[in-house]
Amino acid sequence: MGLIQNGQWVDTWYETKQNKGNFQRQASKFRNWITQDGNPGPTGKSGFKAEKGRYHLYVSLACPWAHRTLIFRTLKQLESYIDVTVVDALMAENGWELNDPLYDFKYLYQLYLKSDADYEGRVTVPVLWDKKTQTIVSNESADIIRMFNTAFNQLTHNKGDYYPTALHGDINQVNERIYEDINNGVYRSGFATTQEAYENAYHQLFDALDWVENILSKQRYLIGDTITEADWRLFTTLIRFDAVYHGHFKCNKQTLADYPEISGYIRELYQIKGIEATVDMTHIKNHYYMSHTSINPTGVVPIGPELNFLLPHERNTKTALGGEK
Ligand SMILES: N[C@@H](CCC(=O)N[C@@H](CS)C(=O)NCC(=O)O)C(=O)O
Repeated sequence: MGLIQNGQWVDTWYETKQNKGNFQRQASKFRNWITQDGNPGPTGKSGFKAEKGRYHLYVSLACPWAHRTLIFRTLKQLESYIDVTVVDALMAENGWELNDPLYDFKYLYQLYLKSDADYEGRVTVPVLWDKKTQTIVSNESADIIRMFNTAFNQLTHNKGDYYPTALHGDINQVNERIYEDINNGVYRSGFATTQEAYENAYHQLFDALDWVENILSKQRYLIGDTITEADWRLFTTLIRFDAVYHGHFKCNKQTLADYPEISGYIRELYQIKGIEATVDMTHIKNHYYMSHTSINPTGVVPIGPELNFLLPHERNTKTALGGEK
């Protein structure tokens, strides 16, 4: 694991000393948008028009951020429009490794340098690549799922909307706490290098999970009775929680199996058409337990827990008004 400095790959773990043991996630640097007509999106340059076969998505099946983009590719029926390369489970001294179908690269950092020879920083998945201009469109999952939500609608005729205009305010508000305390919260717990940083992240995380459990006891989804991007952004952390974050990242106050509402909710989302195929638990566990050698030096991967997301979810009895149907 490392980063690019002065055009070179440097193998180094996350720097936490300057921040009192707190893990800080680097902001994504490629922030262009694919749009229906190629006009610029909310950030970045113009020229990325939605076209069949033009874009390529690089993901890790382990990564919760990349997982969001795979889910949206499925929900929005983009499989035949955007092809995917899955990087290897193990992220070692050269960072993400892959069999690259476009340039025959062995390492993902080579793709970053091809896009921008002056790029400095961490090399993360997901990456949305434009084959036409041979550049990275975006390496920010939050943006990529919003592009997928609408940019290709005219081509696919899939009108599913996970970020409806009327709900922007509510969705953004919920996203903010979930990102900080849960999505990134598990990493802040697991990558903390001081007791204090760990404990802060741990308490923030479980307070937020209690808050989610309470919301889900009153309504079916995070924003009432409509599934939105907020649910999918949360789902990719929840599905990894008991298998990885509980043990490996020391998020062990309780398991999610101890939260009845959250448990049913995970199962419901998992059982939505196409989603199960985006979850590879072996790949997920192998990646985390084998790649983070500073927190699991032996690389031994635990066998359990036994999880069955196909059990009945019983969420269809929940209504937005908090009553039972
Ligand atoms: N903001 C990015 C974060 C992506 C991210 O941090 N991905 C992790 C994998 S879960 C990664 O590639 N990490 C490699 C590294 O930090 O060196 C997004 O949401 O797209």
